[in-house]
Amino acid sequence: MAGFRDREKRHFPLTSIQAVVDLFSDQLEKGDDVDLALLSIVLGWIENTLTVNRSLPSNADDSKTIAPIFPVVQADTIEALYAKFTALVKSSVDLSKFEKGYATRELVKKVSDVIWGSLTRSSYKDKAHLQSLYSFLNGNKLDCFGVAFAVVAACQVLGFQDVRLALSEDHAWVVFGKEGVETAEVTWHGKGNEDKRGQPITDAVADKAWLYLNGQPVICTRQMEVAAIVSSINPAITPTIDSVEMGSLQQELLWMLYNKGHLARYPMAVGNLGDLEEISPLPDHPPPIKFFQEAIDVAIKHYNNQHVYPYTYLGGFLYRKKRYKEAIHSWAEAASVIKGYNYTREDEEIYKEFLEIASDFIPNIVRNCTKEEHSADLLQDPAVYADLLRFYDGICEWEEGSSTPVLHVGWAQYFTFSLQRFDPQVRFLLDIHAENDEEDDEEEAEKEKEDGQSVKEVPENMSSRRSSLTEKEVTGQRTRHSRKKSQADIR
Ligand SMILES: CC1(C)CN=C(N2CCN(c3ncnc4sc(C(F)(F)C(F)(F)F)cc34)CC2)S1
Repeated sequence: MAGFRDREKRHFPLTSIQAVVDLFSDQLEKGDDVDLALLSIVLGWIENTLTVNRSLPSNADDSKTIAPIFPVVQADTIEALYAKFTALVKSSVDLSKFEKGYATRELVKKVSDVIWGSLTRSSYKDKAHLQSLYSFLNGNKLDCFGVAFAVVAACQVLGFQDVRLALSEDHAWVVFGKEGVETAEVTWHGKGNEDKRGQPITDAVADKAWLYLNGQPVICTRQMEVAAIVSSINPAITPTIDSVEMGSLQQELLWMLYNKGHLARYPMAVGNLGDLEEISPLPDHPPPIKFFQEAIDVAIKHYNNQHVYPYTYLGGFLYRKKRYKEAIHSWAEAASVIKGYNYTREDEEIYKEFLEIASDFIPNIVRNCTKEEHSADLLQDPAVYADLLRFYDGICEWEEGSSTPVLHVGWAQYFTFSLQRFDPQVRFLLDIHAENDEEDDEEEAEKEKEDGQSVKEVPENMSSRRSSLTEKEVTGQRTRHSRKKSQADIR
């Protein structure tokens, strides 16, 4: 059962990262009774102590790290905050008005109103360190994720174990009810959008919508809700300085959750762990790339490959490692996911992601790859050129059928700048491929006519066929290409 009892108290005072990991590990063994409010208050208190108003010595600068200190977390500090949260929730919701057992939409909306009504009116939405119940209790401030989490934690305090956190790549809501298939908005999203709190997320709203992952959101177990608050830890003291202790705590907690299998259906949390392992690799841990590849595998296996971030996590990592060909391949995969969506005004975050890739990362690669020995031939590589076309084509298809345009003239400048840097030899290869495909299709049609079978559909994603060509076929084309070249000169 929930509550600040001996099982919890005996971990205090928390004097080290390991002590916090032990508290979380013990709580996770309680299964669905893991106390969300307690853990969020503990993380929020530590984060606030280590990052907010941290009086930096005047000589502090980016190069010097401040001597590590771990703030001792006293039981009575946490207990007082915990009592404040449970008292607020229990006094604001008259349970006699609601059926025992499963939550109803009215109950969820009422709890959302209680959290919402406690927030300060002042506009603070995109500040840092506003994701935890500590921020809610100590400053009446929460970000949009924090509101959704607080609703779930409050429902747990009220005894509604069926209310669970649902997560997309840029929004959070709740599922509830006997089958866990009822949905409700409980927080706001973005800037200048009316909140839709209390409304269900219908198929009409979710279909082809990135904000709802086309009906493939992460539906959290209690343990995944713990992973969500650990992922939402923000170690930043300033935009350029991170608390080493807070980063280590996040990494140790994510690693413990990973080892217990609680990230098995949570691609972004696996990606977060990969980022942390890249920043500070822990002894005998797998290489960061393993986590990014695993996040992709999870998205393919459990979410019908509808998530974009696993590919941009991997693409960003490969870019930082100057593995440019592989980075461009990952970004082409990301675009192949987004092309299945219709762009709307609430998709700014993913728009900015693709714009940065097209306007910054890819131009930097094609500008500088000749300096990088291991990708000097990038501009002669047909597979890279094909991936680049797939990247741009995915973004174009994303726009098609959308209520809001994606592309503006700047995009065309980025596209043409990058494509023009490729060797003409590579670009003519495309013609050869096209000609080859036509000949293949004619031969196939001939053969199938003789066999009396229907003509095989051309594969939806042509580039998969291109990448399936063997080296021999490509070189074969190259000889055919030389014949083509004479025609090209005429053009
Ligand atoms: C490849 C990237 C640009 C690097 N970091 C990325 N993150 C960092 C962590 N992150 C997340 N990591 C774990 N869980 C969640 S749930 C969530 C959200 F749905 F947007 C919410 F809840 F509204 F905030 C976000 C998010 C958001 C995406 S994407």
